[in-house]
Parts: sequence; structure tokens; C-alpha cells
Amino acid sequence: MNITFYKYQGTGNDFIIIDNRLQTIDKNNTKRIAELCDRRFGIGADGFILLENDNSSDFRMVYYNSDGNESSMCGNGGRCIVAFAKFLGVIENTTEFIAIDGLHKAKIEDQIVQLQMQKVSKIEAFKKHLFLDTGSPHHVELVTGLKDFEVKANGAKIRYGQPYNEDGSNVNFVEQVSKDTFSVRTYERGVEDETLSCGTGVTAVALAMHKIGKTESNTVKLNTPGGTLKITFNAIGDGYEDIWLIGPAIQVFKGEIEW
Ligand SMILES: N[C@@H](CCC[C@H](N)C(=O)O)C(=O)O
Repeated sequence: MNITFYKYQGTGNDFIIIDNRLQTIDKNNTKRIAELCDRRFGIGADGFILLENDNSSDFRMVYYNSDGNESSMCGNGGRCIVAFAKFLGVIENTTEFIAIDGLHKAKIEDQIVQLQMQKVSKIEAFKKHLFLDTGSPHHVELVTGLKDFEVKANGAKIRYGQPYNEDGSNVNFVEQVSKDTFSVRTYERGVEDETLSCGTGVTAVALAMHKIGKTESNTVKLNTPGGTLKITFNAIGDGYEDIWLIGPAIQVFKGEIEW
């Protein structure tokens, strides 16, 4: 069967997105999803996303990492599927959709998507790093010399090591640029490599840096190798709410595949 796919990118985190409202895709075919995400033997992408019907919201987002396995929330993918839903005419400029971590509100204007993330009530601070879940699990570590830092080697060591082991964590290496700006490079589990940007990752970095007093601002700019994202939030007690991930989401091309 021939299927139309679309390729999107959000600050260089790239995704194959398919309209699966008619349930044409066999969601258990993880081997085929991994093949399509392969950068040499397939289309090439960090992740694979299905847009499906949902009874109580505008649509459902189903997210797979490039290894073919369904995973937890993808922030950049969430921004891209909002742009795709608008392209399909499923939504206009505002939406509420369901993803694996719950309901998300979003707004889109001129290819800039604002995506509301789930509340974060717990941030664990250790001697050298922080850990929090922003829809996906994130290890956050401040380093010096981020530009030349060995993200893949160091990220893999942390991702497979204690206490994360098999379940794993995404790993963000961070350097402060100014009082409200940080540079971030992320090793993503399920891609098992550095990606050019990670939406749940920069969300984790902004909240973690606020938590330990590196910034007092509730609007934080995050420079990633794929571009700049913005996070806004409210600090309430020990946690954070009304968290928004803001940045571009762009359709790159469309094509057809045999499924
Ligand atoms: N690229 C994503 C994160 C995708 C999920 C992650 N790889 C995991 O399995 O935890 C983002 O933009 O948030």
C-alpha cells in the first residue's frame, strides 16, 4: 500500500509525520518505522509521528523514537504535529490535543508554535546534575566548553549507567550564556545520539536552571545546535506550571512510501 508522509523539523529535530486518521498504519511494525527513520536506508528522521482521531480533543499524537519504539512525550514533535494539524485543516490557530503524557494546549502563528507542557512538581538536585520529567525523563548537567564537548560518548555513558540503566534517560549538557540564556546539547535515548534540539530537554534545562538559581527569569532562551527555543513558566511552591515551549515548526517536504 502507498502512504503519503510529510517531513517536518523543529529547530533541527526532524520527524516523519503521517495522517493516520483512517488507521492505515500498523502500529506494531517497529522494524518498518526504524527503517524509515534510518538516514542511509530510509527517509531519515529522529522520530516518527502519527496524527490520529481522538474522541475528546482535536487529535491524538502517537510518537516513536527513530529506533522504532513508541516513547514518552516529544516537545519538538508536539510542536510539529500542531503545524501538521493546521496544514491538514484539522485545527485553526489554537488547539487542545492528547499525547502520551496527557492533554496539551497549543497556538500557532506564522510557523511559530507555542506548546503547553505538563506541570512539573519534582526536580531532584544532585551534586553534579539534576533530574526531572517534563513528559520525558531528563538528566541535566552543567559543563564548561560545551562547543567541543563529547556529547555522544558522555551522554551514552550516563544514559546506560546507574541509576537509569535499561529504561534510560535523555541527557542534556548545559552552559550559561547570560542571566536568562543557556546553550544546550542533548543526547536522546531512542535515537542513541546527539540530536540538534530536544523540546522536552530544553524545558527541563530552563526549569532546572531556575530551580538552582542560575536564572531568576521566568522566560528563558535556549540555544541549541538547531536553533533557539524559548520557555516561559510560573514557579509555584516547589514546582512549575503554565510551562510553554515556543519555537518554529516547519514542513520540509512530502513523499510516498510503500508500507
Ligand atoms: N525529541 C524529543 C524527545 C523525544 C523522546 C525521547 N527521545 C525519549 O525517548 O525520552 C523532544 O523534542 O522532546
